[in-house]
Amino acid sequence: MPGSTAASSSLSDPGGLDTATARIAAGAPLLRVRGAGKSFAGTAALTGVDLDLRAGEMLALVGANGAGKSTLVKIICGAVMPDAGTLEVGGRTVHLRTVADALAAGIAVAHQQVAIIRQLTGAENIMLGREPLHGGLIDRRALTAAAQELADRFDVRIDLSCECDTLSLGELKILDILKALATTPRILILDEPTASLTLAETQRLFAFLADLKQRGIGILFISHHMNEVFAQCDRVVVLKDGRKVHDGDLADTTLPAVVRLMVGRTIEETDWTSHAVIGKSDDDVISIRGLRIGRLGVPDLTVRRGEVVGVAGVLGAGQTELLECLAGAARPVDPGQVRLADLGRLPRNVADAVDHGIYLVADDRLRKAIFRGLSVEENILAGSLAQISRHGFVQGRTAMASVRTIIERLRVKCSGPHQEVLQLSGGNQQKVIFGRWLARIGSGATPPVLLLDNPTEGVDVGSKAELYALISDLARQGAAILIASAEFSELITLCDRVYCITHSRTAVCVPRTELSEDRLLLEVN
Ligand SMILES: Nc1ncnc2c1ncn2[C@@H]1O[C@H](COP(=O)(O)OP(=O)(O)OP(=O)(O)O)[C@@H](O)[C@H]1O
Repeated sequence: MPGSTAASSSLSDPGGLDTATARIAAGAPLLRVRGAGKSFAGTAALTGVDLDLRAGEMLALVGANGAGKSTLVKIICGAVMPDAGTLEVGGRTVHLRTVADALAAGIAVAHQQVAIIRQLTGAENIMLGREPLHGGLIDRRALTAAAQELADRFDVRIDLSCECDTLSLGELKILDILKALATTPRILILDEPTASLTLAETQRLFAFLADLKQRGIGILFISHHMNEVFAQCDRVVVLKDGRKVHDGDLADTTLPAVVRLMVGRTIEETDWTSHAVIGKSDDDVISIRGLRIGRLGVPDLTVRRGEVVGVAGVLGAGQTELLECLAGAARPVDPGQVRLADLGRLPRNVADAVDHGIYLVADDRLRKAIFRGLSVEENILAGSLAQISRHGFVQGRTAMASVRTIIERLRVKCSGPHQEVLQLSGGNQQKVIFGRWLARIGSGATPPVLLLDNPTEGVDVGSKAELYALISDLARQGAAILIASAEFSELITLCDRVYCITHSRTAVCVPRTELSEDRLLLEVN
């Protein structure tokens, strides 16, 4: 059973290359990038970038949205051909023309957007392309055992026999990382791996990465979570507008200094913690009683105008389903008694919700929110076409003025309103989704109900502070906001209170004065 032997031996030693790595450690870096450059349609995304990754280190790659991080990652993993520059792996020049070339060179990547086939099971995804064979056929038992062994090492409690379509985005992220690890890489690239993970999963991931470092694997870690970068990484490379502006040990720098290099200005601590406590009325805009969604009995909760209320839970606890249900995008098991905006019930569908001023910023933007193939302008205006049309025709000038305002206000980095949205970096796509509802809110009279599901996923620290200020402003103007976030610090910054949901017991509501990461972690487990 050659296939299964290979799989099990590699999984018992995910480093798998201790001797080779030790040899490399003595000399050249594991990965050396020199002069990497890439332009898209004449616009430079990356210019002359050098980077060294050593065996057994975790190197952070940081930069504002659109700085060029993902482009560099795609070059290193053979997904994008550079216009300029060279790559060396273990002291040898390589020419990576495909992702398979990179895998053969020992480079594995878990991208910002998960590469999971949703019709396959978790085990099948993890072992994709490395299926153990028996008599020329896939040995299912060996495949399941190999995937489970890897999951156990990482303490992953996801049911690997389920089709991935039923899993949450955070769970899919974990599977994607396991899939990369199953290739026994010596260079592991993680592009925003913790973006939709909660604190507990994040802590488990870092424990596992520490183990991989011990085995001599080099890890390139891309993140907008600066606290994680400073707590976990050894060195940092900062990109700004496609160029490297800093490369050094993290011990020799500070968090504010790195942020200043990234976004070109200081982000004040107050930007993160200022919270609107004015503007509240006694008017319940969201009122939920006895609602059941899947396995989740939703806690009885209310949100008044001017309030920002949070929902916290472990991965897959039902936060996403709750918000989608309130936005008309999913049906409950039992509708209970729900009052939403001026509706005495749940919306019938998304159009019904939008008609009544209920707007969802969905998680998993590529699947649920972005209109692929359409421009930035079209994506922004998709929620407010009726408002900017007269006699069935879009008012071109009004529309363009609205789009330009949104682009400027949210600092969307794009070549212009007509650029295709998929050509934008991940964080900028997220801002466009936000902008869609801002455009709609701008043309309406009644304050909206905003349902935000991981709304700042992939957004850089500077833009995040701006989005927080915007959310607080909207609340101050009377919006009722319900937000679910895997980032507890986000809930602590924004919320008046947070409902912590679990499947096993009644939800606990934590008031603002008692909010802390430790408390939320305790309540959701
Ligand atoms: N296929 C493409 N066509 C045109 N422009 C592109 C393409 N891919 C990337 N770009 C541009 O290259 C620049 C760098 O994008 P990249 O995705 O590398 O940024 P990033 O640092 O990863 O950002 P984020 O933090 O938002 O993920 C952006 O301005 C982006 O619009």
